[in-house]
Amino acid sequence: MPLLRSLRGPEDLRALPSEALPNLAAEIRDALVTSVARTGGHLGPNLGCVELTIALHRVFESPREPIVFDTGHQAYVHKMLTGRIEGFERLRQRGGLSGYPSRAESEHDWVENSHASTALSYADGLAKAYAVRGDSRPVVAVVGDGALTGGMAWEALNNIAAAQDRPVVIVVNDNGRSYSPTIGGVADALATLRLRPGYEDALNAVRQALHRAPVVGTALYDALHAIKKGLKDVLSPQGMFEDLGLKYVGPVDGHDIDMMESALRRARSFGGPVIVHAVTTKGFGYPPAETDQIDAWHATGTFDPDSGASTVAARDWTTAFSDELVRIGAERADVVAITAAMLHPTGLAAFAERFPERTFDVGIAEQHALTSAAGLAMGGLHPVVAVYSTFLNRAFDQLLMDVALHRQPVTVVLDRAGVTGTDGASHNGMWDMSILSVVPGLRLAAPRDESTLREALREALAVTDGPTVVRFPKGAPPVDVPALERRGPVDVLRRGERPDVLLVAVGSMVPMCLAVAERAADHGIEVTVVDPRWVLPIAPELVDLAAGHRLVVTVEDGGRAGGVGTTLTQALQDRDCDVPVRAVGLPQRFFEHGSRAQVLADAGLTEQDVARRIAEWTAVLTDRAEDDAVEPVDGAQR
Ligand SMILES: Cc1ncc(C[n+]2csc(CCOP(=O)(O)OP(=O)(O)O)c2C)c(N)n1
Ligand SMILES: CC(=O)[C@@H](O)[C@H](O)COP(=O)(O)O
Ligand SMILES: [Mg+2]
Repeated sequence: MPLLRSLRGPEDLRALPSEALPNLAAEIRDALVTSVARTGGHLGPNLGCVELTIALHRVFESPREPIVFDTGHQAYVHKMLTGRIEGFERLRQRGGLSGYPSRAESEHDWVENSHASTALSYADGLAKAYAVRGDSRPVVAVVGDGALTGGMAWEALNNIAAAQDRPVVIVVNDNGRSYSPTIGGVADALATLRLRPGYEDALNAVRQALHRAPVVGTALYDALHAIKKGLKDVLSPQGMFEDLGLKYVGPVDGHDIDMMESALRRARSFGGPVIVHAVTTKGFGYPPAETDQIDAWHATGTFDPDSGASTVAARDWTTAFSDELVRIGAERADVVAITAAMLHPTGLAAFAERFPERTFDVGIAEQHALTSAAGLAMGGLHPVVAVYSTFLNRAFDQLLMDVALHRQPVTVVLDRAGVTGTDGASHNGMWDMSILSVVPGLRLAAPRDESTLREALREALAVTDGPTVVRFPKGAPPVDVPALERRGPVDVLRRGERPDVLLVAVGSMVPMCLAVAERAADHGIEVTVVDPRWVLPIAPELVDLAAGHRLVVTVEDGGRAGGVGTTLTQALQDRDCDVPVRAVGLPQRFFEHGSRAQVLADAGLTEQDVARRIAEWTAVLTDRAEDDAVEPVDGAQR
């Protein structure tokens, strides 16, 4: 990749002659395939953005003129062109490049949050800031057609369109897909614009005729100008963007660098809010991705670059959920499924194939997913909304006020609950148990294995008077962990010989906690391990068990603040029980990207750490008890 490696930054790119650009694009494409094959990552989206990103950095002067990427998963090319090609060896790995823009990595990077549909709001804010400071520099936002189905994007467009003097260049990267094909009116409107013969092509043809023609008399010039105006009226329809008051440039072939540069320069010249509608293909230039019908290799694990064969294990928590939901769907006609543009990643594809009329893809619109689910429930059905845990944050108010306030039977299935790791801070599913602990009437289950997942899902779907939530992590479930006995919803997994410690293991933490108990026993500390299964609300049986021990330790793959440790402590207080509780969970901070194991280690959620802390706590309590047992020499009251 001699050409790519020669570029120290965008200024070197801008110095390249345009005839060198196709070779550069080819080098970038090769670099994407070879490096992502080794590390995994968002290959499809980035293959679709090669030419678009080259054109962007030739027309706009980053970092002085901000380029904000929506969701940020498609910013690998941007990183390669801003001096970080060497970092791709360790993409998404601890100490290596983030898979998303990173302010710590580069001044060219602005937004780190991987949650979709935010770029236009950032751009609106940046443009307002520059206007207040009397600065006329343009702001660029790159937003996918999928991200445009998110409500925030339209809130921002409404504001951006309000100021015709603020230069915001919105590049719509329209590849017709989120993961699966993008749905709804927005997608249809884009398709209408996309399917029109290329106004830009025709316009360019006229322009080139004007340029090539010898010095022309006014008659010929006027005639050609009339053709150009006519083309605009015919080929550049008054679309949804222009209805909003935004100028529209496009559709443009997003894989033609010259066309993209020309369109971007035109957009820049307007000096106000403008859409550049780039038409691209996800996975472009790498046939295994480009031809993939499921998701064009949106997010891939490691693979063989020559054959495209994946090297990642298949069976995981998501598959276990998917299989059980199909079985339930066959038994209950009232069960329907909702996805927010993630049919396959959240395990709803099999249900959709079996029950297409009972499956709804709402686009990247989690807020709408929850409130429309409340509507479905009011209509007599029982919806299952499957989302990644971190994306539920966006729909908290809808869950609280539209579902729970109305006591509607909606089941939310949270995949990627707990630490995910490689997708960085904004992808860890670490807030759900904390934020949901304040929702009145909500029940939340954290199964420990496939059989308790199946059980929890059926128990959730049997609830008719409020929201239920079932959470599980990314990756493969452990071998089923049998219970010695069940007390109410609580499974006793191991009994200590003495009531020294009650270890409350939440969901995926069960295997680690059982190992901790064995380690503690080797040091003379007796530990009873229980799995509450349903962590909200706290079961009275769990309070009974806690009250019967000298120390209670909770371990959860979720935020410590407001987590199970907190809610159990409050339940004990309500019972006037002062058994000491020590909560082990994720501290209140954002975690640098790395493997799940690395981030769990960062948080002290390892067998060694938990065992050590239990030993420390029991030692302190033992000392205190001994102190209390000793009669004061001077008879003084303590
Ligand atoms: C709020 C939110 N929901 C879901 C996701 C998961 N997600 C990541 S990228 C993506 C699809 C984005 O589609 P688009 O904006 O068209 O970009 P493309 O990948 O096609 O370039 C989704 C749904 C997310 N990042 N944020
Ligand atoms: C960018 C985004 O939000 C998703 O594409 C995410 O990166 C996929 O994560 P998984 O690999 O866990 O499905
Ligand atoms: Mg898209």
